[in-house]
Amino acid sequence: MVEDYKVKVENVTKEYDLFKTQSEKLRSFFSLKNKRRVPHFWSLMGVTLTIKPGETMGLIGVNGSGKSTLSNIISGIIPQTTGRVDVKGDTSIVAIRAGLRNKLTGRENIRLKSLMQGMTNEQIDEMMPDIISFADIGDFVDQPVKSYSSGMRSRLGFAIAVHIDPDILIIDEALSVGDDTFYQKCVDKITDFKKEGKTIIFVSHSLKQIRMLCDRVAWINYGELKMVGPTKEVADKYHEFTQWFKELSKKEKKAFQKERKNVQKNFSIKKYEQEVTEQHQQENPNDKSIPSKVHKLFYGSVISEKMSVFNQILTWVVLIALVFFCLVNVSGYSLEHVFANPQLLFNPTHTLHIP
Ligand SMILES: Nc1ncnc2c1ncn2[C@@H]1O[C@H](COP(=O)(O)OP(=O)(O)OP(=O)(O)O)[C@@H](O)[C@H]1O
Repeated sequence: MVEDYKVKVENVTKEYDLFKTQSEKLRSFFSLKNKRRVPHFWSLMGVTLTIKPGETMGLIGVNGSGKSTLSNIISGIIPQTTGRVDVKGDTSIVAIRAGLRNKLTGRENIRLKSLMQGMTNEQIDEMMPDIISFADIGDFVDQPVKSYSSGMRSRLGFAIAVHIDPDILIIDEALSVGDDTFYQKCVDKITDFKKEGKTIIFVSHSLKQIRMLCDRVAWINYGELKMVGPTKEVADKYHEFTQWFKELSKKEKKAFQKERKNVQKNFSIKKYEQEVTEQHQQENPNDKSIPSKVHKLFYGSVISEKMSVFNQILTWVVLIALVFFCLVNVSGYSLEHVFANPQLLFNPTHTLHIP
């Protein structure tokens, strides 16, 4: 039987290198040493989740638990480090920190996002007044988005997202920054979307909003999927956890957070791959190809953000060749002469005379 889903993420991880400076990042890019001196952090440590067509899935979790990372991976803003992500249809994300180009005006953002969604200029011209009216940001629509307040960004983002009619709408904390009138307008629109059978991913810290809008909820806890299930069940458990956390002393809270973050820093992708392989082998003991299948599941659909050693060597070779040919050119000798006597490179045939 074919599984019916809109979004499926399998064993998804996300690693960030914590570079202190840009030069540190550049040096690591060209470094041939495999030793990992830069501290790194696993924002997601193997999340597997399926979202069905027409479902509103809530994502909850404390600050920094990985909700935005996951929703950004699903919407294609950032790539996963390992794992498979299958999204059936167009996504549109409304988030305070993503989705809009800061240097463009509101009106230009509307056009850009609509064009990216495959709309024609005529369709956009027709729809423009409706989007501007929904966003209700007045003359700011012709100002660069970098001058907007978080509420205004959210208004514009939401107005664009709902008007371009995506298959999957992703709302990341965007309702928490608007005023009451706008909030109600958004809730009404989300309810319409639900009635139309659209798929929605709703990220929020507000359990009230989650309980009101979501069919199921996934609780992301410090990079791991702690629980997924019917809204009431997961929301109640999460509430219990937040109450327990609130009652800890300041020192206990810090120790708990530090311990969780250490787990994220010390996560081993090799060990995790091994665990997933063993799990699959237990389910299918006669299948000898499990290790290669799991390896393909982990790395088959990801584009590495890091240069392989081969590519690094190739880059160095190209750079050295480029410098060499520049020197040959400047020296005034032919390539043949330079090969026969490399010292000629440092004794050019002529010198430059500045008039
Ligand atoms: N570009 C980045 N570089 C390094 N670390 C990052 C980066 N983006 C996110 N992180 C880290 O990944 C972790 C998860 O962040 P994310 O924004 O996904 O959490 P969140 O659950 O959405 O948090 P919040 O509720 O505060 O929005 C955090 O510890 C964050 O510091």
